[in-house]
Amino acid sequence: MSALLEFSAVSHAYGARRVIDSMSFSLQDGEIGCLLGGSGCGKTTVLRCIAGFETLGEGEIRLSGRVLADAAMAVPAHQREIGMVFQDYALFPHLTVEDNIGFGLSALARSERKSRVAAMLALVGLVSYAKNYPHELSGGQQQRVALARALATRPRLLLLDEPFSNLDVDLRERLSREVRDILKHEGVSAILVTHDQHEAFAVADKVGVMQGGALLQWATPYQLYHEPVSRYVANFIGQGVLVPGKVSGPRCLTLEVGEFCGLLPLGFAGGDTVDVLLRPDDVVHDDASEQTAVVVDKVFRGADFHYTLALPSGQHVLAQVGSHHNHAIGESIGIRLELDHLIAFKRE
Ligand SMILES: Nc1ncnc2c1ncn2[C@@H]1O[C@H](COP(=O)(O)OP(=O)(O)OP(=O)(O)O)[C@@H](O)[C@H]1O
Repeated sequence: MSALLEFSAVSHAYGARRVIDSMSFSLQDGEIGCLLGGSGCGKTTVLRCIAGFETLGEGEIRLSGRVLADAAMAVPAHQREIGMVFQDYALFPHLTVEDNIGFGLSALARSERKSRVAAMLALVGLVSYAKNYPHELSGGQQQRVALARALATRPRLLLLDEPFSNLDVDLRERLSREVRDILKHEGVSAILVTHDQHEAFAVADKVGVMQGGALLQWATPYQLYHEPVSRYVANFIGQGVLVPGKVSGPRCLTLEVGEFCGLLPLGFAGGDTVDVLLRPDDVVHDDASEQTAVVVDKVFRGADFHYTLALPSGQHVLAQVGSHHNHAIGESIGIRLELDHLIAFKRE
């Protein structure tokens, strides 16, 4: 695989206010990337820089090796072969579904345009809605039309800015998987912007966590969850608690609940005091275990319970436990830690 998009040391400011700070990442051909972060962290600005709606203060953006923009030049947006799908779908209300999809295809011969529109309608499952107008469609259907319109022009890269945020949770999850399947089927690379972690994990091959204009980590969802590089990413991604521990050997940590050895990030010395990340799936309920904890809170989620447990010291940990293990608040239950990766951060 070769890099399709190279976003290298890019900075951008609105007036005197720097909102993207020397940010770098690359996207391989066929990959779906996602920028994840809280409101105002600069996600949309990154997309606007790639699309050609902003000029760069510093850095360089390349697509398939060709420079799209740097501090001195910028290829105009319409010559970048990049498609965009917005949060509000931005469909033309006075055009039918098929005319919306065919809108960017005026350079094609009539018959070619017709067959491309038909192929896109089939791809997004809206063949029977070809003659309908946008207001006659549901939100999910409108978003599918927007996707079909963007894909119709065969972009080299598709940018999706919070495309599902106007939809209810169920539809959002279903459509995000559907969009992933469609993009993979068409072999189109894409970058999605969202503040919804579930959506990012469901759609993307690589996810970038942003904070205050900086990219903190660009990695697979699995790596972000299991190998976060900073406390911020550890807290931001998934659920978990940081509990105090001590480095007791080159690969070992001692916690209140025992000693754990395994892969430990480099840079620790014996005796260092650390905070260790415990995810709910690291804490296993085990009746046979001598280590116990008291249930202080519980949330029933159908397939499982999400327990908050107090260790003897009072330290809280979270545990994900199968739904048939229904324990009362105040009850003491056996637990065991199953730590695959040791994630620790030095105490400041
Ligand atoms: N045209 C503009 N002029 C001045 N400041 C802007 C402009 N557009 C965005 N900003 C500011 O730049 C920062 C980054 O905005 P951006 O829209 O990229 O964030 P975001 O992560 O996409 O946020 P959200 O999730 O809320 O859409 C914000 O503080 C915002 O107020």
